[in-house]
Amino acid sequence: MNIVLLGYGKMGKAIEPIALERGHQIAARIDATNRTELETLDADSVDVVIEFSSPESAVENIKTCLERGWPVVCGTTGWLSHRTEIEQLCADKKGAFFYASNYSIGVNLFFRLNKTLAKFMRNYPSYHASMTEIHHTEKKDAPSGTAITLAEGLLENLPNLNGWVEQPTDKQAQITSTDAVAIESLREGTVPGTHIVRFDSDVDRIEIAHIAHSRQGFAVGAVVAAEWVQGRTGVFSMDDLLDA
Ligand SMILES: NC(=O)C1=CN([C@@H]2O[C@H](COP(=O)(O)OP(=O)(O)OC[C@H]3O[C@@H](n4cnc5c(N)ncnc54)[C@H](OP(=O)(O)O)[C@@H]3O)[C@@H](O)[C@H]2O)C=CC1
Ligand SMILES: O=C(O)C1=N[C@H](C(=O)O)C[C@H](O)C1
Repeated sequence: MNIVLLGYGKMGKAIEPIALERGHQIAARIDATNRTELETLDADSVDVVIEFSSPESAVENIKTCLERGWPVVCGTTGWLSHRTEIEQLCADKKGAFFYASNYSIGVNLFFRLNKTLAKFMRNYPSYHASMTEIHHTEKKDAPSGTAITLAEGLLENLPNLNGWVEQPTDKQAQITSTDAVAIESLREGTVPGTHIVRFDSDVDRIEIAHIAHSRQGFAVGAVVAAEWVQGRTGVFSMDDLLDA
């Protein structure tokens, strides 16, 4: 495949060697400094665009690619208030759009474990769900996209919950509501991504965690998604890929 890396920061650079090892070519590497090149690329020379940029730039980037007829594998987080608009554009253009808040296989197994644990906890209202996510200090959005997906998995399966809230970092202002999942976002050093889901009662705690050791898992998953989306039209997620 001829791949455009749209966003050539930490993730674009982690994806490049994996794509090359798997026999693909990089048609272009686009960042904020050469973004206009995207408009000038020969449309037929691109098989797929892998988009890992920033919350502010993702929507325009995705629109440009769908307009140009290119399948998009997007990993950028923090733009999902525009999701319906993007999905409509994808349908109008009969294009392909693949989105995952997290491309790592381990995290996608963790998403399933999280839903299973939530189902178990449905009959135990004395346990209160909360989450912590920890990422590197350059991360722009909070809570992480992965934390929001985990919260959605809890909400789908625990009818007594009515939403999620950001946990203030000021420990004096602890969230005490039992009907919302509090998400604490910590930014520390170069942490690639840690997610913890816990259920606390007055007497104990049940906790599950996913700890990424590097960006390798995210990057491999994105390249596998780019391979999988070839020849398909529609809006896709990691569940489509894993269940195929
Ligand atoms: N779904 C998943 O599995 C994962 C998702 N992510 C998400 O991916 C995104 C990128 O992460 P990361 O690589 O760490 O971020 P970086 O900040 O390291 O890189 C962002 C890149 O996007 C570029 N960029 C900024 N604006 C534009 C634009 N208008 N057009 C094209 N490129 C642009 C930046 O260019 P410049 O340097 O010139 O500003 C830079 O190359 C984040 O939203 C992050 O949360 C991260 C890891 C895994
Ligand atoms: O910004 C990051 O680094 C990451 N972002 C994604 C998210 O917001 O969930 C995925 C991963 O945790 C790394």
